[in-house]
This record gives sequence, C-alpha cells and structure tokens, in this order.
Amino acid sequence: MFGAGSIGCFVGGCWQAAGLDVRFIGRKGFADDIRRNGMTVSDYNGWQKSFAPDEVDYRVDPDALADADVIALCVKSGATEEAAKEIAAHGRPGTTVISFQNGISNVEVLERQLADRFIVVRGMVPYNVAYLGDGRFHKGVAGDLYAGDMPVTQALAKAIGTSPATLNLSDDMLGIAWGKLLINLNNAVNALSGRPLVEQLLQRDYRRVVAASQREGVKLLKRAGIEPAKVGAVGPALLPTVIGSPDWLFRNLFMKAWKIDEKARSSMADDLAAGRKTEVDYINGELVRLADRLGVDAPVNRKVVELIRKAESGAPPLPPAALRREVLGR
Ligand SMILES: NC(=O)C1=CN([C@@H]2O[C@H](COP(=O)(O)OP(=O)(O)OC[C@H]3O[C@@H](n4cnc5c(N)ncnc54)[C@H](OP(=O)(O)O)[C@@H]3O)[C@@H](O)[C@H]2O)C=CC1
Ligand SMILES: CC(C)(CO)C(=O)C(=O)O
Repeated sequence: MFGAGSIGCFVGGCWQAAGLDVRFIGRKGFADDIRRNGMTVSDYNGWQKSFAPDEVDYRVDPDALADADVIALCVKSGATEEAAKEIAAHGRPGTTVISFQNGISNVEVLERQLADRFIVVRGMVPYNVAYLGDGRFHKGVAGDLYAGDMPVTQALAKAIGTSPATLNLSDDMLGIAWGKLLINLNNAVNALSGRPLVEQLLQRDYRRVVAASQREGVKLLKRAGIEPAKVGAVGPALLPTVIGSPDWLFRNLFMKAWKIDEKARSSMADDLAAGRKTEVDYINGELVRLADRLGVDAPVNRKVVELIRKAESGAPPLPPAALRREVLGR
C-alpha cells in the first residue's frame, strides 16, 4: 500500500486480515502511531480486526517498493507525479500498479510515467474511511472496491475473498471513474458545509448545489461522448434528480439505500480540516477543464472550485442557503 493513510491503511489492513502479505509505505506520523498503538480496521457493521505493532510492516522509505508484486497507490491526487517517480525508481519492472484514487487524471499521469515498464490499472474506492487516531481506520460508508479486470487483479480478488475490502473487477473502469466523479461532486459541498455527510446531505439547499454540479457534469460528459457508469444505487442520468429531490423522497430513496455512519465526512472535508490543499482540481476542476476543451462554460463547478480555494485560505463553512445563493445565484 503506497501512500498508506486512511484508504491505504484500511484496505491494506483488511487485505492482511484476509491473509495477504501486506507492506505499508507512507509517512512518519502514521508509522509512529502504528508503532505505538498497532493497527485496528473496522466497519459500520461492527466488523473489526486489530494487529499488534510488530504485526504491521509500515515503512517510510520508498526503496521498500522493490519487493512488491502489486502496488496499490493511495496518495492524494496532487502527490501522484512524485509517487510515480518513486515507483519508477524503486519498483520492480513488470509490477502492477493499481490507482485507488478519486478523479480521472491520476491514471493518465501514472501511464505517462510508468506504462513502458509497469502495468497501470485503474481502481475505485466507493466508501469513506476515517482515520480515528491511535492506529484506528474506520469504513463509514457501504460499498466494494473496484479495479480493472485482468489476470493479476483476478488473482488478487480471489486471494482477498469476502472482506470489508473485497475487490470487484470491471472492464469499464473509465466509465466507473466518471460515475464516481459525479458522486464525488458532493465532496466539495460537504467540505464547504463543515458538517458530517449525513447532516449535510439532509439539507436540501446543499443537495441543490450538488445536483446542479452533477447536472452540469452529466451534460458535459454527454457532449464529450463519455458514458459514466452507474456507481451506487442510482445511475448518472437520474442522480441529479434524486439528489435534488424533496427531503421526504430523498430520505426514503437514497439515504436508506446508502449506509453512512453519522460521523463520516468526505475526504475533501478531511483535507480542509487538516489544512491541506484539497483534490478539487481533480474532481470539479476536471469538469471545468473538460468544458474548456469543449469550448463551453461550467459555471457551477467553476464557482465551487473558487469557493474551495477560499476555504483552503481559511474562509469559514457556509450555511445551506448561503452556499445555494453563492453558487446558484438564487
Ligand atoms: N478518505 C476517504 O474516505 C476516501 C478517499 N478516496 C481517495 O483515495 C485517495 C487517498 O485518500 P486518503 O487515504 O484519504 O489520503 P490520506 O491523505 O489519508 O493518505 C495518503 C497518504 O500518502 C502520503 N504520501 C503522499 N505522497 C507520498 C509518497 N511519495 N510516499 C509516501 N507517502 C506519501 C500522504 O502524506 P502527506 O499528507 O504528507 O502528503 C498521506 O499520509 C485519494 O485520491 C482520495 O480522494 C476515495 C474514497 C474515499
Ligand atoms: C466515499 C466518498 C464518496 C465520501 O464522500 C468519497 O469518495 C470521498 O470521501 O472522497
């Protein structure tokens, strides 16, 4: 697990629990925490597995990539370029590199830097993982991992078996990535709200902003001839209508089908809370760039990117009606 933070530690911990030989490579903060507390992975169903400190192989040096048969890349999008250079320098040629990252362009960066010597595979994480401190990583949203379907991932999926980090395979990973991006348009609104996902999603004004970003996204993808796949309970065409629907309908149609822990937040909210630059350029920004290429505008997503920039510089959270007015002008 390269870039072992929330996702890398949770997924790696689950795979180790399933019997795989896992090594984690990441930062000193996590290494120190795990050396003190060991590692505990858990999920919303009450499943839990703990490892003692000496059972977790957590390294901070990228030369530890040399022994990997499969590298699961879990760095944030802004760190992909650097991580790819480290894989190129230390990984064994022929190794499979799976990107378990949000967004579209991480795989393009990896392919540009690695495709001549490594096998680059697109992956997708549909659920939220929270780092709770003291070596604890908690899956707070339902769903299964996805990766491109090929012999190496088939063997990996078989070895993992049934687990909170089960791996499903697909031949349409680009469609899945775009489908996931449409869902991830909620990340920025969640971050701007300053509230947990459940609390934010229950406010229709926040959902109206998400629905407007998704509607704009769906239109742009159609214009570009890109077909987003269905990720989760609702397909892309219906998603904006369901998200923007009245509260009673939304609660019954969507919230019941999607299990979300009360305290779960989006990964972009985690970034804002930690004072890190967010991945907005790789989510809403991806649509703004697509609109630029198509010679049209994407005013909703452009505005959301602008608001996240302000939030990264310290602007306070926005209440539901204030965000609606800022983005939709009404
Ligand atoms: N968290 C979540 O719930 C979800 C996240 N995702 C996606 O998964 C990906 C990973 O997110 P998440 O786990 O939250 O991110 P985290 O920030 O928790 O973990 C990534 C870790 O990788 C470290 N890192 C960055 N570059 C390197 C490097 N070259 N060598 C070693 N370590 C490195 C980071 O350190 P530093 O901070 O110092 O850079 C950080 O500790 C993102 O694309 C995110 O969008 C998808 C679904 C849900
Ligand atoms: C799981 C989900 C959709 C939660 O917002 C996510 O992808 C994220 O936090 O980045």
